[in-house]
Amino acid sequence: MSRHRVKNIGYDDEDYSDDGYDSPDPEEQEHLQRCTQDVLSQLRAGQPSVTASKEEVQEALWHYYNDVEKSVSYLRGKKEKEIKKQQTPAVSQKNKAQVPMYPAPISPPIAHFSAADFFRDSPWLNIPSHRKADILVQPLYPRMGLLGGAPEAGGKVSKLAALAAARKQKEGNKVSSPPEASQAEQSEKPSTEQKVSLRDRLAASKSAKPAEGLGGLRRLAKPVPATPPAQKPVSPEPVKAAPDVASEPVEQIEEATSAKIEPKIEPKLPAAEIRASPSMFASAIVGNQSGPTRAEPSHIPSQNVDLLQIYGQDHTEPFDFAGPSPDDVVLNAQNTAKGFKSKTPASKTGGDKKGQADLAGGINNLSVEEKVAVKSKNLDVLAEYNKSTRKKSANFVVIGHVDAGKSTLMGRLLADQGAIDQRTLDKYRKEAEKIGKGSFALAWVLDQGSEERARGVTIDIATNQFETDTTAFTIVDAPGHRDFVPNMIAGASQADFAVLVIDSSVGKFESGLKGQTKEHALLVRSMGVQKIVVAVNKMDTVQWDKSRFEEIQQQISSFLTTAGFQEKNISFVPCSGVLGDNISRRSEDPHASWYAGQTLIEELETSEPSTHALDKPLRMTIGDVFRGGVQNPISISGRLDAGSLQVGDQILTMPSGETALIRSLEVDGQTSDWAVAGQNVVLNLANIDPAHLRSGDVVCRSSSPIPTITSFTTKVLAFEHLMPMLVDVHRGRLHVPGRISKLVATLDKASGAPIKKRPKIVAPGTVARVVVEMDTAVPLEAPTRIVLRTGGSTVAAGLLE
Ligand SMILES: Nc1nc2c(ncn2[C@@H]2O[C@H](COP(=O)(O)OP(=O)(O)OP(=O)(O)O)[C@@H](O)[C@H]2O)c(=O)[nH]1
Repeated sequence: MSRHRVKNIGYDDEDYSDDGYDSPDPEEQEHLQRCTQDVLSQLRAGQPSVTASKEEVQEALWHYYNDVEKSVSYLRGKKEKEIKKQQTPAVSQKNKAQVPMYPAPISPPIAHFSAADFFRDSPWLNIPSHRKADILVQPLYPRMGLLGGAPEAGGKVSKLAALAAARKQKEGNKVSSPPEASQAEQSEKPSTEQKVSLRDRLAASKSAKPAEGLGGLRRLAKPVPATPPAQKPVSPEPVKAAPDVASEPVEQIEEATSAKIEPKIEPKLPAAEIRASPSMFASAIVGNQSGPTRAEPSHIPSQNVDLLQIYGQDHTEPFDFAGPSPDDVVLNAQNTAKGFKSKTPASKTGGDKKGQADLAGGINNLSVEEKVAVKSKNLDVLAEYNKSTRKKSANFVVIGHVDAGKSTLMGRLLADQGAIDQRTLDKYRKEAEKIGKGSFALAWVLDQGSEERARGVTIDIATNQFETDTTAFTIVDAPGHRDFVPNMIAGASQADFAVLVIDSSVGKFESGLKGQTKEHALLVRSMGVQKIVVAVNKMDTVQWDKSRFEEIQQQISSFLTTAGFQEKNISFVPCSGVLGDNISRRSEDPHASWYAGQTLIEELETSEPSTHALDKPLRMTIGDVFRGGVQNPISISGRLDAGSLQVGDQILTMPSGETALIRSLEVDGQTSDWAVAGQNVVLNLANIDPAHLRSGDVVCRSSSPIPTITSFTTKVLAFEHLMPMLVDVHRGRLHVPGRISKLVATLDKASGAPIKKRPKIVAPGTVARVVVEMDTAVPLEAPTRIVLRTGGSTVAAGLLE
């Protein structure tokens, strides 16, 4: 910003009067004379025809603060313009005023490029005129106010604009009859004609760029004197134009201002007239349609350009909604071609209600997707299973208190068994170290979710497979945190046996006993798990202290037997997940030499999977629903609880009651033609909308569907006091809100005989028969194991009767 220019914010008339300026001193006078000579000689030297009067030169010098170069270029430009104007006939003011603002009547600066000519030989442009589209372009109305706010007429003009308008008017009056202006001044000031011309140019540029930038607005917001007073002496701080317009001739700024604030002198045009000319692209694509109301813009030769024709409102034919839509016409034609009788006549229905009903019926009958047909091999699945050499498959759930080391232990197991390669393991280690959780690298093999990794806890159940020589194992890693017990229940419902991980380090074992260790063990037993392997983990933290191991063994064993596990089904392994000791190999630590039992993997291999009801009706609880690729758009995964299935089978999903076709399936990650109870499967489905599939739903067959019920009687073991109360009913992945509506009786634990009928309350540790009602119908049947929870804790678990 020039230090000479001071932005005036008062905008008083005195600011523009001459009175405030001091007379130039002799030194300044002399400097002015020198500059004047310089400018004159430079003007003559450049172009002899371009001459300017001394007054003009001094005027320019005043404006440009005696900058000779700027003054020369300004004057040269100005003179050249004047010469040009003299050569072209002047437009009378009257005619000029009638020139519409939109479209701008600017002669093209360069030869017009005819896009239509360019594309003329393109066949798609040779469209018969009756097929061409009518496109109505919304007119761009001029915005007259500051910030684009004030409308063309009658609108509110901002205070600043009104003030500028008043001042402009005043200045304009001065210009038209200057009492004391010299002839030179007169010639210097732009005529009204020039003003109109410039205003038109401004309007034209505005039409081309309707949304003016902030710069433009700022410029308009700053008042400037109407004309620079001629012969004005050079002043050190003239209160003049705003700094950002310093290099522009003042007259242009003035006219920009006047164009903005004097909207009334713009001719009023009908809406249809105020339209932008079509873009070249539009011209080329849409083609020309000579409209009756509008001539083609003069700068585009009509004979060789297809022009977008803009019609007025009155020429736009409204779409007749009473008649069939273009889509209807096409659909009808297609149906007729296929031999179907059209329900919607191609002729106008005239809003006929019957026609509409027919159309609705037609839409209902429309099938978006074609039905997929998959041929079944009609295999005898049980015979196939019996003769197959497939390894036995076993699921085990990993349970234990939070941070007992479950994920680390399983990560180690997977790494040792080659289910995860060293490279991936190294990657996890690096990533874990980066966020300062290096010790969790092995746990990350199972904890894949970003939140799980960030929090260092397991949230959802994770399944991983690995194989030994005899068995294909699926690990179900259940979360240890109490907030995620429902997920743990879901995990336990898929398990043949359980691995209970105990943190043997001092204090941790004790706190674990009070925490989820007992609850988890009780839950898995309630879910029907009979065999349990106890991994006494983190033995490295207690230097493989044998007495510590025996202490833990004794306490856990007595608890598990009271929870319903038989002693022969309980085994203990002292181990270290982090070091891999006694997991897949024996510990080489001399302190651990006292242990001569089996490693964890050996214990797992000797655990026989529970027997499954292969010959019972098909039942599979959906674990996950996921969208696959183009080949298999919808898939579900889960464990087959009972029965068998094969590719091409029709299945029924409950409670939706929708059927689906098995187009292909995978067993333990491998493509197969069939699957039996006890196997983990992925079914790729067809002919069903994924909206009908949810985790917790049950897959069965239409011939033997699972009933959907809203209430049931169950024999439960109470973990907390039971009374008529609200509960959540959990069965695997499924959990629904419900309530204990009736306490039928308390039962003898051994015989199951009723002890007390209609008790008011059931104490913890008591077996009781209760009636549960649910808010929604759920697919459940006896003998299903269910868990009742309330307020985030498990209150009972039992068997549906
Ligand atoms: N010293 C030692 N630390 C271990 C051992 N096993 C696991 N840890 C550490 O214990 C912490 C918790 O391990 P995780 O495997 O995440 O525990 P978790 O039981 O899976 O935890 P949740 O999934 O949240 O229930 C980590 O820092 C492990 O490095 C072990 O054998 N020895």
